[in-house]
Amino acid sequence: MKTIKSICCIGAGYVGGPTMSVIAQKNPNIKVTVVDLNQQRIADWNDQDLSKLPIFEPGLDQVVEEARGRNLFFSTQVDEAIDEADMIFISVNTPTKTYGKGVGMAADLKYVELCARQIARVATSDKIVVEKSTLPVRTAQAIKSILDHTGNGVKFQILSNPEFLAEGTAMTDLANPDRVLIGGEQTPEGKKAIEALVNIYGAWVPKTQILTTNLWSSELSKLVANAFLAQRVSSINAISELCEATEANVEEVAKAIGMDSRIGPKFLKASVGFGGSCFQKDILNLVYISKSLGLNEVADYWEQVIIMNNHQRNRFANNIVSNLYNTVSGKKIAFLGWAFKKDTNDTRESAAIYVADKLIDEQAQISVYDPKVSATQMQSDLNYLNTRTETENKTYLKTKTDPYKALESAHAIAVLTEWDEFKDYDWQRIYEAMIKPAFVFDGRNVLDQEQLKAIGFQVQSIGK
Ligand SMILES: NC(=O)c1ccc[n+]([C@@H]2O[C@H](COP(=O)([O-])OP(=O)(O)OC[C@H]3O[C@@H](n4cnc5c(N)ncnc54)[C@H](O)[C@@H]3O)[C@@H](O)[C@H]2O)c1
Ligand SMILES: O=c1ccn([C@@H]2O[C@H](COP(=O)(O)OP(=O)(O)O[C@H]3O[C@H](CO)[C@@H](O)[C@H](O)[C@H]3O)[C@@H](O)[C@H]2O)c(=O)[nH]1
Repeated sequence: MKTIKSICCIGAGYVGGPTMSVIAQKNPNIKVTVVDLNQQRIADWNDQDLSKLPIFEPGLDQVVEEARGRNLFFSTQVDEAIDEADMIFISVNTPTKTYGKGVGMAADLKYVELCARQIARVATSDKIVVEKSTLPVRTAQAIKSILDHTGNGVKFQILSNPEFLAEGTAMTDLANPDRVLIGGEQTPEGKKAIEALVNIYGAWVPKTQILTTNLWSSELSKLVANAFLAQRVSSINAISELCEATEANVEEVAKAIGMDSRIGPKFLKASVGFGGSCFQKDILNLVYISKSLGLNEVADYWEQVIIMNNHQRNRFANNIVSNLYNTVSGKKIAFLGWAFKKDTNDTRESAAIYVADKLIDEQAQISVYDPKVSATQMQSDLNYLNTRTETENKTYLKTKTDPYKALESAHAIAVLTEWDEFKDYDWQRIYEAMIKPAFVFDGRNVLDQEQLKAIGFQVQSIGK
């Protein structure tokens, strides 16, 4: 296998942008071109003002500044970048299907297939094609079938290299990954392709942390990792409800069980429910694959993780209504946070969207402050649910750029994202500006409950 001199990544999103920036930073001798059909996204990646990068990730701007224009390029010239590259990453979106067979469950692979067809059409020299997107197990077979039928003599090797970064910590996750997983064909050519990708990561990741497997184990491991992680959140959230009914404290329980080294302390934070573009989509995909294979018990087992998450979101919204004397009609409920977690501007599947939707059904007026999410994004998230007209959503959901304005004259505050800054607000000032009794529903257990109670707030947390 010749040395890799040029990489193309199709898809300049939350994964393609940061991963390629780090690959370029650590491999200054390799030219890395990230391409996308979305012209605005590419223009934003190329903006000289680094605060305009299309995604917010702490530390991303420095890496882009270091590598962009040196060996990192963002472009809409997809064909040229494909043809020039020795290695092509497919990092396009794979959302849950919204139509046809598998609707609401299976992954929609149309964008991935389009990439494979485009590579097949354009390539004039041998390529290694790397699946970076999260894909159902055995997708490599379909990609291979498309690529192998071009009839132009070009040879392709397909690798699976799922991404495990979490948003908000993407740059540190990429710089110090727990492991890098590379799956490939167990043939001499397949092994050479694996070796080529191992060398790229080897520029900064210790070889002992680069795990190589067959294609199918690698594809499946990505879905399984997310299923296990989400299962922990649903497990602790299930226990949070039990805690509320028994005067146990979910944080004490989480600490007590997490000190068992077999369980471990991470990912045991009870919350209003997990969000993000991956957990729900990937578990639904796992459930769909299991059902398709006739493994109904396996499917039901994993589906319960989603059922519990939906329950936790509904429970949070219902609890607000019941505490506000069973009606929120015409009342102002202020949201702190809209993003699915702190330190990201991503709102996909954020619990805030579903809680807002449920409260608007009850005719509440929602006023939101999030340090990184725009008003347009919030409206579009709500409109996407198709519960009511866009005009109605606009009258019920207002966004403020000053948190104190968002909270002024509110009957209740709901914390939906765990942004650090919320802890440091002037809570006395907030209390004075609210309608009494002033309620706080902390969906992230981030605020100092005792301090708030001493001020006069009625405070409800998760699992306490
Ligand atoms: N977001 C995460 O934290 C994360 C982490 C690990 C894995 N993943 C997986 O990575 C994949 C990408 O996720 P994302 O969050 O980066 O998605 P994203 O929507 O942010 O980015 C995907 C990009 O691909 C572009 N695109 C789609 N089809 C294209 C085509 N034919 N040619 C050129 N560009 C095209 C889109 O315009 C978009 O900008 C998904 O499979 C996801 O499950 C995501
Ligand atoms: O103890 C916890 C941990 C997380 N969450 C919530 O779970 C969601 C997901 O959080 P996290 O996993 O940190 O962020 P993601 O960016 O969605 O990352 C997940 O999904 C990515 C996409 O596949 C994977 O690459 C990552 O490894 C995996 O952690 C968020 O809403 C969190 O608030 C909790 O409620 N409690």
